[in-house]
Amino acid sequence: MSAILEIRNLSKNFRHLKAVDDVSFAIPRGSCFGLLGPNGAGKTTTIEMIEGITTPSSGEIFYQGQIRDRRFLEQTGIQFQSTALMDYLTTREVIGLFSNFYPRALPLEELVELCQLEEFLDTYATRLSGGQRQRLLLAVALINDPEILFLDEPTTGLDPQSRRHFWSLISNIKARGKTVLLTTHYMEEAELLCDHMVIMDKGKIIAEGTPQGLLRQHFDFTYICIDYEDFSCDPNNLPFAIERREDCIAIATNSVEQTLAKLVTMDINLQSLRVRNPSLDDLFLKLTGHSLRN
Ligand SMILES: Nc1ncnc2c1ncn2[C@@H]1O[C@H](COP(=O)(O)OP(=O)(O)OP(=O)(O)O)[C@@H](O)[C@H]1O
Repeated sequence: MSAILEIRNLSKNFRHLKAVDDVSFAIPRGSCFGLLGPNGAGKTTTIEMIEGITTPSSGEIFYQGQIRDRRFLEQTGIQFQSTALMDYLTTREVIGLFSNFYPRALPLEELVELCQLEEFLDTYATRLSGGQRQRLLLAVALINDPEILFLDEPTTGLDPQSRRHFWSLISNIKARGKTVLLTTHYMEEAELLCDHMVIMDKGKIIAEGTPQGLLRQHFDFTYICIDYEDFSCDPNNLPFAIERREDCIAIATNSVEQTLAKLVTMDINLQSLRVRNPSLDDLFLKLTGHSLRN
């Protein structure tokens, strides 16, 4: 698949801080590409340099094989944070206002359907819930029917239901063949939506690939997890390699059956036992020694 956007050796220094440090990646056309990382990893700085909001200290950005030009600005959509909304306008009026800025704008009905805005079209922006505001901001980003859509942590702060709703809208936008660049620190979001991703930490890319490919590349075992309070013995004395997690002891095993059989013979309450595959959170912990969300 050809790259719609290519980033080469992008860096950004804020005085002595290297917020983004020699980052390169290519985004395949029509894909959802994820920039994943904890707070302060450099995701926003990277996306803002690509959008043209922040000037890079060094590096190059190519859109459709050429240095970013006017065409790039015309064919991109950016979901701004909620402060960009005018509180004294209704949803319908906000879309009308922003539509005036473009020579060609998607019809209101299409945006309403795509972002599911029907029920609050005549509601003032101040009265919208967090999830509704995000859907309106998404509609604003889609007004010029962009080829590539930039979403910077679009579901941060939303409740789980609104977050899932927003994911379904992104899936619909992907289904229209659009390219999406998404930053997030939610691994479920990245696993569900992203075809390709880079994981960033401290300004650098530490892993790159498809979510499933990355997991296959780094893990060949399953986790058996048991809550701390269920151990009457010292977990260090278990005949397995263990990982101490925030809420449980995780045992990495290549044979769930054999490990379970062994655990049954030991003085351990198995009431809380869970068996699960490694996740992107586990990958992040493995690569950096710290958790994605701390
Ligand atoms: N304008 C600025 N001046 C100085 N330092 C900045 C500026 N913008 C960002 N930084 C610093 O650069 C680093 C990367 O920040 P950035 O916002 O890109 O990270 P992020 O991965 O998007 O994190 P978050 O999820 O918290 O938004 C952080 O240490 C941040 O404090």
